[in-house]
Amino acid sequence: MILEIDNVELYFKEKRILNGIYLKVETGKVTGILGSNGCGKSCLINIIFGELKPKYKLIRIDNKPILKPLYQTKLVAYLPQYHFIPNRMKVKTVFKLFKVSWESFMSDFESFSIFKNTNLNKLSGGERRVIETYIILKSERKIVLLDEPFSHLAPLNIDKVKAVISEEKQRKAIITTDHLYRHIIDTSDNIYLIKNGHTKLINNLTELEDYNYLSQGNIIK
Ligand SMILES: Nc1ncnc2c1ncn2[C@@H]1O[C@H](COP(=O)(O)OP(=O)(O)OP(=O)(O)O)[C@@H](O)[C@H]1O
Repeated sequence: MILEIDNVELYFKEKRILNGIYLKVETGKVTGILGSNGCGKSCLINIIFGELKPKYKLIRIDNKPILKPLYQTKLVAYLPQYHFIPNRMKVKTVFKLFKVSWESFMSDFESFSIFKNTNLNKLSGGERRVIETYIILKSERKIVLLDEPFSHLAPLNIDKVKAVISEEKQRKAIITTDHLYRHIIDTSDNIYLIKNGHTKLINNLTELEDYNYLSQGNIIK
């Protein structure tokens, strides 16, 4: 499957946030989006999901325009920045509801076994984020949108989530964004930078410095 999005124009009142966007995403690949605070990364992900309606947008799947919001199809799963599962739900219920195997979770995150009967609001922010990220990554959806999957996680859990991303991308198209840019670089097959409302496909990582996203010297030449 190839998902393309272009012709996006997003305004809030008179403030133009996005214009000149092109993104191509494929099954078997992770597409990373980078950009400074407020450049429009979350908005773009939300536009793809279909919740945020810009002035214009064109989304195509395998060259066919998609006219209804993607969230109304069974194609997409979205990890927003906020906690999206109700507080009072028990962890085991979450897995049942989202049809994700608890056993497979245990093989990757064994230390979470103690939380099976715990309500989500009794977990730490990072523990909860691991569960939410895992649920979204493992869902039976062909397109997965991950808004900041790494930001609240401890290093060991970041490595485990990265392993799940590599496994799941075999059968999914994954779009991800995070300020922990090294993890985005590690996991992504393609990287786009959003700058001044436009996307730029990054061919060489040093461009991240040239476009002033990173300060000079971050990327070893
Ligand atoms: N509902 C809204 N009303 C008005 N302005 C908004 C709204 N949502 C977002 N914005 C503005 O749109 C811009 C892009 O926001 P967005 O959340 O997409 O940025 P981002 O790149 O994800 O930033 P960050 O990395 O800081 O999370 C910001 O300037 C923000 O203030």
